[in-house]
Amino acid sequence: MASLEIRAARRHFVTPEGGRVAALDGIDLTVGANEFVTLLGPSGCGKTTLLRAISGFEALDSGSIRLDGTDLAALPPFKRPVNTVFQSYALFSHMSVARNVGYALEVRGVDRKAREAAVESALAKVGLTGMGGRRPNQLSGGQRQRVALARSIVAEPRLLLLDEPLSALDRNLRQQMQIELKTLQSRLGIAFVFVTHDQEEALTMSDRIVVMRAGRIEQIGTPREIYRHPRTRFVAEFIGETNLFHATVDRIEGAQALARTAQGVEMLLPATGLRRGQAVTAVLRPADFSLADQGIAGRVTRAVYLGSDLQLYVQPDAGGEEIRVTARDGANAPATGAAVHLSYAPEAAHVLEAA
Ligand SMILES: Nc1ncnc2c1ncn2[C@@H]1O[C@H](COP(=O)(O)OP(=O)(O)OP(=O)(O)O)[C@@H](O)[C@H]1O
Repeated sequence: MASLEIRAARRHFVTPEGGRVAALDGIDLTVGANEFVTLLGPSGCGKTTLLRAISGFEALDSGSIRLDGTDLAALPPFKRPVNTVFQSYALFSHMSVARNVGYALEVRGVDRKAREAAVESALAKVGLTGMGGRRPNQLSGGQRQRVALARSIVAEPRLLLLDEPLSALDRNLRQQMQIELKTLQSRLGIAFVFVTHDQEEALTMSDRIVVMRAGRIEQIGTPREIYRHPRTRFVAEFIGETNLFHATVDRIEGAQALARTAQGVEMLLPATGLRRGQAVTAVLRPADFSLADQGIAGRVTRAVYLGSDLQLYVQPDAGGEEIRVTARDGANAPATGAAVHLSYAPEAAHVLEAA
């Protein structure tokens, strides 16, 4: 069951300097009726513009946005069954929590009884039962964020847009709210479109991640697909820590290809789709490597303590870029200056489609 369908959406801006920016440069995206989709990308890639186009605060130059089959273009923002949660949740400080949550219904003239029931139900959904009588300044940061959420769901939107709603919270609270948001979304059974810069947040919460770059979609996939099978170098480098190896295929042996970097580091890669002489870029994550008796020979230039793990920076003896490796900390963990060998399972190496 499709919910949100965005087709060939374009929107440009003329900058004060007289330039032209394609904030949305042909976006096609379908979000399922009960799906949690995250827009992820660097500053300026068009995430906010896309949210504003969906909520109706920005018009498209061309293309269409449909919700459950209805074209939204003709509907002003307040008539769209869509609501937005912002980072600055801007609660009215002189009103009680309950009145904050019910305010949109009050403005629409919903009668008091129905309003109270809706407010109570919304507060229950975000775990704030019994807090309706408080003022916002009598709540913690996390509770205020929940009030903002309750306010955004009280009118039962079919789609909730979330524009970096957690970025003002400290790390622990943020992680707790990530789980709560995901739970709330499945419980409500509506679509969430979530915007973040934070790749870890995107990996944790999303059913699918949309990686954007300069007004275009670079890749759409589940968190695992995006992390394990990035299509491009941009996606590989944007999501998680990455080691990239530029190599040329020397020979194919059964399911494996033997490739060599310009410096002569030998790499084993999955042979699928590869041929002899081909230039490839392979992605290996820091946790794909293990310290072994043989493999890529190098020297530890830096060992960074991370708690139970160590991040090692290993300079291959053959030359080329340092390799980042995650190793368990412990008595045998190598220190700076140690000579090591790195091995990895060839099937863990992912060859990028597009160079
Ligand atoms: N009103 C405007 N006038 C001119 N340019 C604009 C306007 N709004 C956005 N832009 C430009 O459009 C591009 C996309 O902006 P947008 O705010 O959608 O990016 P974003 O991905 O949300 O960035 P951030 O993560 O920093 O919030 C940027 O280059 C921005 O400078």
